[in-house]
Amino acid sequence: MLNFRPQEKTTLVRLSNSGVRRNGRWLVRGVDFSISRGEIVTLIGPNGSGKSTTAKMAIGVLRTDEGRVERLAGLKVGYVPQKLSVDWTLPLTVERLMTLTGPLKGREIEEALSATGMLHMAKAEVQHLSGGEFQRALLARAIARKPDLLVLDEPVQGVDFSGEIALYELIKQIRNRTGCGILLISHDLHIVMAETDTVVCLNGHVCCRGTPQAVSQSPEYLKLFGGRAAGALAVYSHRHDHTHLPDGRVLHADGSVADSCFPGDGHHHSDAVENIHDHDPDCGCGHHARLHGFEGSEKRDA
Ligand SMILES: Nc1ncnc2c1ncn2[C@@H]1O[C@H](COP(=O)(O)OP(=O)(O)OP(=O)(O)O)[C@@H](O)[C@H]1O
Repeated sequence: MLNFRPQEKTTLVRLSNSGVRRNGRWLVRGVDFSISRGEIVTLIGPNGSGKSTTAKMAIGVLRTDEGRVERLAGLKVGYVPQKLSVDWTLPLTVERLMTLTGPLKGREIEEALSATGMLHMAKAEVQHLSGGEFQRALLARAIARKPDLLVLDEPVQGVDFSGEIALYELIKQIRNRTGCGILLISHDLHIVMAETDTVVCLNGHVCCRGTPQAVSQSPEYLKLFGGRAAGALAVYSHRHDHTHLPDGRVLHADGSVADSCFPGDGHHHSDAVENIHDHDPDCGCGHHARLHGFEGSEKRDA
């Protein structure tokens, strides 16, 4: 459900010919792009191409040595960094993680954990969380203060295929519900969110930029990632046919509630359609995602 007014195209951040230089070397240079309210911009590029540096420059964590970065006055940023320096030998609950860097009201914690499906794990120890749960906890922490801009540096690291799709779905839901802008970083070309408005491909500079479809076919992108990359870069479409309830049970689209779900249990769209899986049909994920290469007919399920 779209709760924000999509006509509000306020620019949150604009980078113009921006660059960062350290120890006599340009880490990134000549970066131009902007992020508006309700927009999802994805930075892609190989390791060391300057994605994190660009994101840090966008939110003011790093000072620019060239060009300009303009931010909306009073811009509130929620940032999930690529690495967290947490002492894992100390006990830390999900609830406590939420307030490590600043106070939050109980209601704000509850709302954020609920929005990311983590409310039932509020008292769980962070070091025992699965990769997907940990990323959701970090996401909850980032959205708790209701940011205008959410910056997610590799939010699907350590998450398996079905978890990755579920996380992208959650990120899309957060954008739809709050209308925040999202800057997403990924070096993984396997999946790019179908809802990404703009992909900026970096390699120390902006190599190419546009819709995911346009970027995947641009000569600069193909040169950087090789000919096979166009086939590897895919958008996902997702028939969201079940919801995980806070108590761990599953609510199917047909209204039934079960302790677990699996393909072929008679509650999923794909149970009636052959060959819908793009991955191991015994995976048990029940998400039934389908990948579409850009050269094929692209299809998006809302
Ligand atoms: N503070 C710094 N001082 C000097 N060099 C730096 C600094 N921060 C990053 N670099 C270098 O800048 C380059 C870009 O780093 P950055 O982390 O932005 O890349 P990335 O595209 O996010 O990489 P990855 O996909 O591996 O996370 C790298 O060569 C890195 O070693």
